[in-house]
Amino acid sequence: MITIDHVSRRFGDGLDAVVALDDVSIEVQRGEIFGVVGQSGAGKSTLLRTVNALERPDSGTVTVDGTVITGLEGAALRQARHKIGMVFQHFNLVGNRTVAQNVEFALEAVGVKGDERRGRALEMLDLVGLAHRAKDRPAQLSGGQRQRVGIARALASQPDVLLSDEATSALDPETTRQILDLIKRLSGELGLTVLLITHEMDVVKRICDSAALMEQGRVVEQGALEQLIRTPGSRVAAELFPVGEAHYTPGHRIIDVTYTGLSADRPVIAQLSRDFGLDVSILGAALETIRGHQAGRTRLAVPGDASVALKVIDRLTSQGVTAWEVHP
Ligand SMILES: Nc1ncnc2c1ncn2[C@@H]1O[C@H](COP(=O)(O)OP(=O)(O)OP(=O)(O)O)[C@@H](O)[C@H]1O
Repeated sequence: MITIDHVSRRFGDGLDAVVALDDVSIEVQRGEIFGVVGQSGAGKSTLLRTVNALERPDSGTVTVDGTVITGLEGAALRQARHKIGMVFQHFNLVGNRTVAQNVEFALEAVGVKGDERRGRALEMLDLVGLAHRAKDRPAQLSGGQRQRVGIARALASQPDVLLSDEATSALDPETTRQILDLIKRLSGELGLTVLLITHEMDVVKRICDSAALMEQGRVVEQGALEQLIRTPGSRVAAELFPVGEAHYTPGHRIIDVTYTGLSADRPVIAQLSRDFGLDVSILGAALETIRGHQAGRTRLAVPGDASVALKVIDRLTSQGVTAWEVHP
């Protein structure tokens, strides 16, 4: 649905040059919510701006729903952009227009006129639970309500794709959860493909099906969340489950155990100690709700050598959890 294929973008020349995107390839499936995470300056905004062609790559292509966006210009580009909605961190609403007029703005751009435009704007506001505030000005709304208007505006032209640029970064945790749940609900109801950028792992944890981690313009990890949290050494998973640093423990092997779904409820570690007569210590543990399901990670120190570690990992694996040795 969104294919970012070997995209590179450099700003400036010579010694001052910054490589904002360095051979980035990402595939976002239709109907999926895909999160791109990374620290400030990693290239997330540049990536998002490349998807709606506000930024042109130096090389590579972006294809949205079969259309090569990076190859379009003029009217064809404007038309393609209407199929891509965008929500912003600071909402970008027009202060001297009413809430309804802000949504109508997006419909004006696609040539919807008069009563139909007003009707559609109200429908969109109804979708985000704000039809009763249609005549208010943005300044009369809370941050969360303003973002709802931003979402209604982004969806007014019936796009297939929603891009979200840190949509919840300016909101408090409870409002963040409500906005994320709204995006998830709308994505399901409207069959929207969502590409979001964020620096908050909570966003990924709550709504993303897949994620990519960016660092200095490169994608250093990507995949379905279920797959990433079971991948030894995954940095996305390490951020999702903060069990701390692994330190060398003399005479012990360190093993990370990751549980998802049903296996999260089983007392596998207690059973391991009983079965093997091992004095297993727990060095760290994190239990999280990931996309509505319980998942957890426990870091164990197991007395013994590599062969004991292998035996323990085998046993844990046969019980349906994922386990691997961590080498500090
Ligand atoms: N128009 C520009 N001109 C020059 N450099 C730019 C431009 N846009 C971005 N950059 C640089 O490209 C790099 C990536 O920036 P980008 O804004 O994409 O990162 P980001 O991950 O979105 O960061 P943040 O979370 O702080 O917005 C940074 O070093 C930035 O300074």
